[in-house]
Amino acid sequence: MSVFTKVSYNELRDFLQQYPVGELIGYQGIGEGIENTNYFVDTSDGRWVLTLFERLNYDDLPFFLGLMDHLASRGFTGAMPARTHEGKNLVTLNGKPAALVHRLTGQGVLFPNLAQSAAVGSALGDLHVTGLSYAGRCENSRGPAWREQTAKALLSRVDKDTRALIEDELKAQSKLNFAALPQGVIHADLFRDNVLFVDDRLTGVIDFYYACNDALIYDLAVTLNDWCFETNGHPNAARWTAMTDAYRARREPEESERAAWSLVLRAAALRFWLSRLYDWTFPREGDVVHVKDPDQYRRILEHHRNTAPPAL
Ligand SMILES: Nc1ncnc2c1ncn2[C@@H]1O[C@H](COP(=O)(O)OP(=O)(O)OP(=O)(O)O)[C@@H](O)[C@H]1O
Ligand SMILES: N[C@@H](CCO)C(=O)O
Repeated sequence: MSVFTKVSYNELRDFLQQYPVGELIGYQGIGEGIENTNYFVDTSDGRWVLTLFERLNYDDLPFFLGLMDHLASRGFTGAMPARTHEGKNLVTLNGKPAALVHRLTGQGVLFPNLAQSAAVGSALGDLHVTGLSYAGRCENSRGPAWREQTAKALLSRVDKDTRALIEDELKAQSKLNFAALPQGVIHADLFRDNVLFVDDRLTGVIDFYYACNDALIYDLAVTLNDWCFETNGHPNAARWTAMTDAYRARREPEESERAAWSLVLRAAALRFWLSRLYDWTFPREGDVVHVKDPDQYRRILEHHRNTAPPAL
């Protein structure tokens, strides 16, 4: 389903000539993922993932690929983009922007344990610290302007209670100034399907295509909301503690972040509730099976509105 652009054996063999990766042995379309076309590619010199970017703007891609390179070359467990003989990590294939990156081992986990939750907290802290020296700049494409615009599109399409909840939360969020919180490069989508593991060992962070400059603590909120809630909307206290403790061992939050914590968690829940509700309300053609449950994030938002979070 997620091979939107077909690449033939001969096209791929010719394409690979521009990289110092040896000869093509085999390749296979990857079924997961909904944004881009991805292939696993094996060559005589290694294992790779080829991504053809279907919706991202060509001009935004150097930020993401440069960030992956910056992190991986400093020991962060993420995929390193390959470079062509000419030194380029962004190329074109079949009319689409494309990149070849090193294939990481491991699989995503659906039901994380405490060791895995802690490993994700450490990796996020490492990403924030290592990202500070990255010179690239990119605005959050899912920031306040997107939030207002998306909510506006939804308000006339949802029921009265939902409208009241969205409006009230937008009002509360307008009081939170992200720019006043410590800034840096954030992943912004570090969900369970974007981290690979072999048993309890974290082997890779992938999918940096929402990465941007924004409030660091918002990234922890996005990550906790996915990893540390059950689908019924109840938090898992043990995973929450494991992840936050591991994060704090890498990067200690500041007083301003502690003070804003509850609203930041709500902002992170609202972002994914709105994006899912939007995809649900305005489905793209052929999207039906991929739309994720918006109510899961409504429940997380309602939880944060009703319950003070554990102190950071
Ligand atoms: N560097 C990598 N090493 C190993 N596997 C990878 C790598 N990059 C991607 N994958 C595999 O490809 C799948 C799809 O990748 P990804 O999550 O980036 O998809 P997408 O369509 O770009 O994004 P989205 O998850 O937002 O739909 C992943 O679930 C993973 O199995
Ligand atoms: N992680 C997002 C989808 C990809 O951005 C979600 O679960 O809604």
